[in-house]
Amino acid sequence: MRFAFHKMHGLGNDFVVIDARALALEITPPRARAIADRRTGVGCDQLILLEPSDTADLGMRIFNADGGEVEQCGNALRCVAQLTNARTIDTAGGLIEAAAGDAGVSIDIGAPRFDWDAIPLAYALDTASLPVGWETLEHGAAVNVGNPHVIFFVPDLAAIDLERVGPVIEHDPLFPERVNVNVAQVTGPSALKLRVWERGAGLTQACGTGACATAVAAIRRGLVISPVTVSLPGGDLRIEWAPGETIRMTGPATHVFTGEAELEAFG
Ligand SMILES: N[C@@H](CCC[C@H](N)C(=O)O)C(=O)O
Repeated sequence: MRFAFHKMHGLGNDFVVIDARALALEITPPRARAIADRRTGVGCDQLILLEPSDTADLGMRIFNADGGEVEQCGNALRCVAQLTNARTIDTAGGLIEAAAGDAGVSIDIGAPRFDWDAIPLAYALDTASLPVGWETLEHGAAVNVGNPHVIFFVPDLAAIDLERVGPVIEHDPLFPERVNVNVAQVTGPSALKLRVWERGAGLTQACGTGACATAVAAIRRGLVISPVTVSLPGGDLRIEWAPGETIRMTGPATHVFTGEAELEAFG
């Protein structure tokens, strides 16, 4: 079976987007992994599958490069909103509202959750400041923005070997569904620098949900004031949030090319 796909990215976090609203396309975890493979497949951080939805303009499923299906992807939401003009998008992480504007695509990603069992953690701990540490990374904050994140604030981002410590934290038994690992440095009253080790994808150029979770954790600690500019290796996102409200993320979405492939080539 032949299918068309769009190669897109949000600040370098790249996607293969398949619009399967009118296709009977079965994506299994091994197939998703094969499509995402940069040597033998199309190559991407996440495979995004668009499906019909009863409750929104469309449904969006997300597969990490390791083939695992997950709940939310901030950068892909902006790409899909731009590609399809959808204003409501149904994901496993929540019903999302999108709007196009002069500064890029804005996404209302919903309200953050802080309860230990909503992250989820394996057992009850204070999610505002976890009393556990990994090497120099201590007092992390845990936030769920549709998917699970842990955030560490450090004085010098460049001093952290995230490629080494990221997978250790991702797979720590404290996080039964694994976790996205964010390391951030405050650079101004409303500015942060951020690097993310993504669950199931490793180091990426940018993580939209990571930027949301990190800005929320920093605002909660009184480290910055909303709106926050989060600078990732791939560029900047603007995040707005106040306690009790939903999170708004604004940033670019880029279409790279449209291609075609044979589904059976991926198992
Ligand atoms: N790149 C994404 C997040 C993708 C999913 C994440 N790796 C997870 O496993 O939760 C983003 O832009 O938010």
